[in-house]
Amino acid sequence: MKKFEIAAIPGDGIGKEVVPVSLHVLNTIEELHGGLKFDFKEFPWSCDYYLEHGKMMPEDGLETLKSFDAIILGAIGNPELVPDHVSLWGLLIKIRRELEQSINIRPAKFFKGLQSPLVNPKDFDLIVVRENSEGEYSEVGGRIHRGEDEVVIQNAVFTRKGTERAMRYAFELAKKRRGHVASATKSNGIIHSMPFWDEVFNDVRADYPDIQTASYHIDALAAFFVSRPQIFDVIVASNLFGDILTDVGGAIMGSIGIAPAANINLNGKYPSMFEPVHGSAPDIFGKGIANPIGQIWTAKMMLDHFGEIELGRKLLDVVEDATNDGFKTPDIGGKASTIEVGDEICRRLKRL
Ligand SMILES: NC(=O)C1=CN([C@@H]2O[C@H](COP(=O)(O)OP(=O)(O)OC[C@H]3O[C@@H](n4cnc5c(N)ncnc54)[C@H](O)[C@@H]3O)[C@@H](O)[C@H]2O)C=CC1
Ligand SMILES: CC(=O)C(=O)O
Ligand SMILES: [K+]
Ligand SMILES: [Mn+2]
Repeated sequence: MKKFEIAAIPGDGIGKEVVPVSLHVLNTIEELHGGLKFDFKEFPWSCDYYLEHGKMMPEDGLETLKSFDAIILGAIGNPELVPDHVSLWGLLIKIRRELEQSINIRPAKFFKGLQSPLVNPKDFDLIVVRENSEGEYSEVGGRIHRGEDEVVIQNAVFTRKGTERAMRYAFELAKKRRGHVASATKSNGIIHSMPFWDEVFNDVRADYPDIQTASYHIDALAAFFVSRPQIFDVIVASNLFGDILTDVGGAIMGSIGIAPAANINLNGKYPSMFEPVHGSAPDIFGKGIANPIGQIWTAKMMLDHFGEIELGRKLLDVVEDATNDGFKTPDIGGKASTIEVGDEICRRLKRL
């Protein structure tokens, strides 16, 4: 029997609606499989928790998380209660950094049963490797003087270690896929960090003569995601560029609600964290119509991470088939609720 201890942090907004559905799916898989056991422990860390305790998680929250095999997270953010930079830096970004989840991998592909907004959606299948520990998301900087004379400095931090780590991961991943890596740069406008990024990319690719490469400025790359996503295999991007590109990745699949992400701890010291790409969607929270697919697909990425590749593939096939047969939430043109979609997926898993 393989046992996994999993911390579940639903967080805010629709995180509270889609995380329970993914746990239901995983419990169903556990029942059917017989050789897998998931022990879930739920943590209420969120903006509501902040209002009560003055912080997003307890002092020993990170220590608590370290003992788990993986973390499932929904979304963080309720700007009506807590400013976004406080809530995200107090929980989401804190976990990513302190648990050394140095890369964030985010696939996007042509998904059965979904209407892509692309007029001619070719059969695309790509994966963004987003640097997840530094870059533009840095607390280095500050503000002086208020009002008319205010000065604000926000520094981006790029280390050779962090940059190279993301790029090597992308090349290793490309070896197992279609053998192509595209780099997202902006060395025509960002004068220090992006020429450095290009240099490291050149150094790393020299070690992978069998992998084909390309480099695009992020503006053009974002446009190509829309006009010809089929040309991409693996894309390596800085923290901010990867963040933006992967919302576009969700959109071209048909909805941000289906896009998954995995925050990977590469050194094996701490757990990795699995969450959808989307946020807490306050505009639809409470209506029971959030699409649970992003949250379920990230559970599939967790199964992959645990070495259960075949099981993960079966789960995603079931999700695609259910979608193709019309079990859809409103964001993808259906009428089903979050729970109905989850129940249908569980029903189909039981029929396998
Ligand atoms: N990883 C995280 O925890 C993230 C947190 N956020 C936070 O979430 C809050 C809302 O941010 P937004 O910029 O509005 O991004 P968002 O991703 O929450 O929502 C953008 C749009 O997509 C829709 N949407 C998102 N997920 C959906 C789903 N599963 N099903 C159906 N529709 C869905 C929303 O209704 C909204 O119209 C903010 O507090 C933000 O900081 C945003 C992105 C990531
Ligand atoms: C914070 C955010 O938007 C993301 O990690 O995707
Ligand atoms: K999320
Ligand atoms: Mn994002």
